[in-house]
Amino acid sequence: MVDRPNKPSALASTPGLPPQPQVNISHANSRVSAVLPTGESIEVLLFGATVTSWKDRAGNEKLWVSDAAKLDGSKAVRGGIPLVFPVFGTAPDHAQTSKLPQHGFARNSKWEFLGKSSSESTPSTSQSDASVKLDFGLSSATLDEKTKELWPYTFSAIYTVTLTPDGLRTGIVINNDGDKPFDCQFLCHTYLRINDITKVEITGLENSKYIDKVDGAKTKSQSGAVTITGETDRVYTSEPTIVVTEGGSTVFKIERDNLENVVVWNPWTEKAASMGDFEPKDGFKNMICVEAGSVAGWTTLEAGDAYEGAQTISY
Ligand SMILES: O=P(O)(O)OC[C@H]1O[C@@H](O)[C@H](O)[C@@H](O)[C@@H]1O
Repeated sequence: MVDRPNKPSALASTPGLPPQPQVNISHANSRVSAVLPTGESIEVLLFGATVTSWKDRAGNEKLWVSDAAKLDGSKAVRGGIPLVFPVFGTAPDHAQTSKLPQHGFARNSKWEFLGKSSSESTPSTSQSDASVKLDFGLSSATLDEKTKELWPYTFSAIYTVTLTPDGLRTGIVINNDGDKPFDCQFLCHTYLRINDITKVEITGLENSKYIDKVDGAKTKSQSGAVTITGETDRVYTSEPTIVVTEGGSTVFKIERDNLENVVVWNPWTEKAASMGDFEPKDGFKNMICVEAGSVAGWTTLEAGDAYEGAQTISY
């Protein structure tokens, strides 16, 4: 699809009635942005279909993006919501995905903007009902040749980003369009912006088992809320709702559909220092990755099968 600026339609009118504020959507420079009449906004880069900004109605950014993040397609974005597919991390022992780079190719591929649907405010509803849904597509047909060689399966995926005045929903449908089965993992690698990591608690993971990636991938049991006091990299299997609090107040609520795992990641000092695209170096104090996904095992999609999963983040 060729990028072209959409003419924004901020006001729509019905004869005899005052104009109603409408959702304002623009598609230019390889990104799509949308602003609701109530003021909430999002920005999605076609590279990786990465959500790079989500602001509340007061203009406060809800996602963390590194000051050194590459936004030119040369590297996966360090921040926002990169997508992990078809492998989480690397899987040297998994023949189908062993050749793929860390976290697969979805976050490094150019997605196509498939279009928008918005539920506009009308004279009979209020402007606070207006929302927008943006669809992005990726398929084996549009992958670069190198990636096709590394992962020779036939698939199509539609990623839907929905902004409402209450929150942000990101959901995927992955279809096996080929004639042989494939295994996959999927995850929304969400970088949440917070003010002070030392005041953050994550609840909803109490009594969950987790794999501790910074302690030899040992399986452990969580007791109480999760707090972050050093490098943290854990894969939980838990109930569908997670709450992030800061200083005792809820700052995010994450609900998951068909995404049984939650990865909690914070690089802390040394790991942040080792990442060239992580700036400022003490930025780990202002972010926490709470990543909804299906990554502890493999989802096998038989020919003709589809997988569907989504998260909804509110605050
Ligand atoms: O540096 P990357 O490839 O974006 O990955 C960042 C982190 O992503 C997390 O999801 C992984 O659990 C971590 O192990 C990893 O370090």
